Amino acid sequence: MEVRARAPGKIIIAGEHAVVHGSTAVAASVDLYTCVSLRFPTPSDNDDSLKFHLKDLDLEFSWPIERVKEALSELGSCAPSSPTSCSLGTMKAIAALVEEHTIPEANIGLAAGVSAFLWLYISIQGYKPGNVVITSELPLGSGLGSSASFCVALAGALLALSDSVSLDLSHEGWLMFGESELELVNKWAFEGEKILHGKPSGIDNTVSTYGNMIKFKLGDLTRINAGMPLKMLITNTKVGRNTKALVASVSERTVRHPNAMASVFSAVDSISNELATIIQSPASDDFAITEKEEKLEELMEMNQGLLQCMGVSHSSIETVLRTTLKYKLASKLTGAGGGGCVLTLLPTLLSETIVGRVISELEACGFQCLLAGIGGKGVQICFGGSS
Ligand SMILES: Nc1ncnc2c1ncn2[C@@H]1O[C@H](COP(=O)(O)OP(=O)(O)O)[C@@H](O)[C@H]1O
Ligand SMILES: C[C@@](O)(CCOP(=O)(O)O)CC(=O)O
Ligand SMILES: [Mg+2]
Repeated sequence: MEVRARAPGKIIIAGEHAVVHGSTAVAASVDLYTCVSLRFPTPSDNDDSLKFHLKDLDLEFSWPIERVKEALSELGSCAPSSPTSCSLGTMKAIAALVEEHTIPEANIGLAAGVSAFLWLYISIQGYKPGNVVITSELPLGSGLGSSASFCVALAGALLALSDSVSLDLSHEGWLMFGESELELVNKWAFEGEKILHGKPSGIDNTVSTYGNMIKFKLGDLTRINAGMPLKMLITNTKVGRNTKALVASVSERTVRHPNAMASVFSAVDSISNELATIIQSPASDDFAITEKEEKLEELMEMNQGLLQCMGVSHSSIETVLRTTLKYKLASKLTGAGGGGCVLTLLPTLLSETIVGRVISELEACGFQCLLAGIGGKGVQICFGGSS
């Protein structure tokens, strides 16, 4: 039996970083996916190993299952229906298993992803030989939530073939989980994100699990139904960065300047709430849409200014801001910042010619532009070979 799971990436429209400190944030799924295929060997395969293949990167990892059992012996009693956090001791044992393989220096950030894989696999499936293949349409470490979509897709595939979840195995094509299963997938993915982000807010795994557009605060989500079209240009500066380090740097600044940072986080909370209200309120004609777009642009600019206060902007991000401003377009970083991706609101009445010019100018700077669909479905699974 083979199962595949796919989970979308995300954009954060307002509130990144501040959301880690309890502020409201607004996020939407993007139609770029991480896909996980999981298969257990049959007795005739005579294969007693756990294999993990990162197909796009052409990297393969394999451990004899007895070796995993010996290294992670205390994980045997885990229950897939009760997500738990990875202890420091287990993290060290997992790191030792990962170090048994050579990861190219250029991809060293992947070690955390391999650790999250081992943690989720053994916690949910125990010491069972298995074959896991990963492909991803998302740029890794760019602010589009590849880490969360990786954890959600993994948790989805692993739970789909566990005793904790009962699904219609004969269903053809992509299938959605029920509410209680989604909650379980989301909780396990959050545990994986902890390994990748250190202190995640949970917004990325939540939007990847449930899809749509959401407002998120302190672990609670509210679905947002957009009352207006929303088109965003995503510009990848291609400047690499690491979410865990950036989240930690904001926390350090908060320790140094607690009162000032509390005001920054409170301002972001107001921005996210106002932005969500504007997006949700219905707009009947072009005039009403334009009026709302202008307010959204102003809020995005204000949010960007506050992200600068948190110390997570970057010269490459500033270049995108300056370039889009020439066309009177508002932009802000999305995700952890420090490079990565920038969002630009594309007003409904903006001509295709201008969009083309903006994209050409950004690409001439060496950036990569994409127009992804936003607000689509969350995690889905598929049994057998059909798509
Ligand atoms: N498809 C994948 N395969 C393996 N690891 C992945 C994959 N996608 C994400 N990761 C892990 O997540 C890390 C990037 O996460 P992060 O720094 O949070 O940025 P983002 O979530 O914005 O892409 C990678 O360095 C890797 O460890
Ligand atoms: C900075 C943060 O708000 C979002 C990080 O997103 P990404 O990993 O850069 O895609 C962290 C979090 O909410 O866990
Ligand atoms: Mg991430």
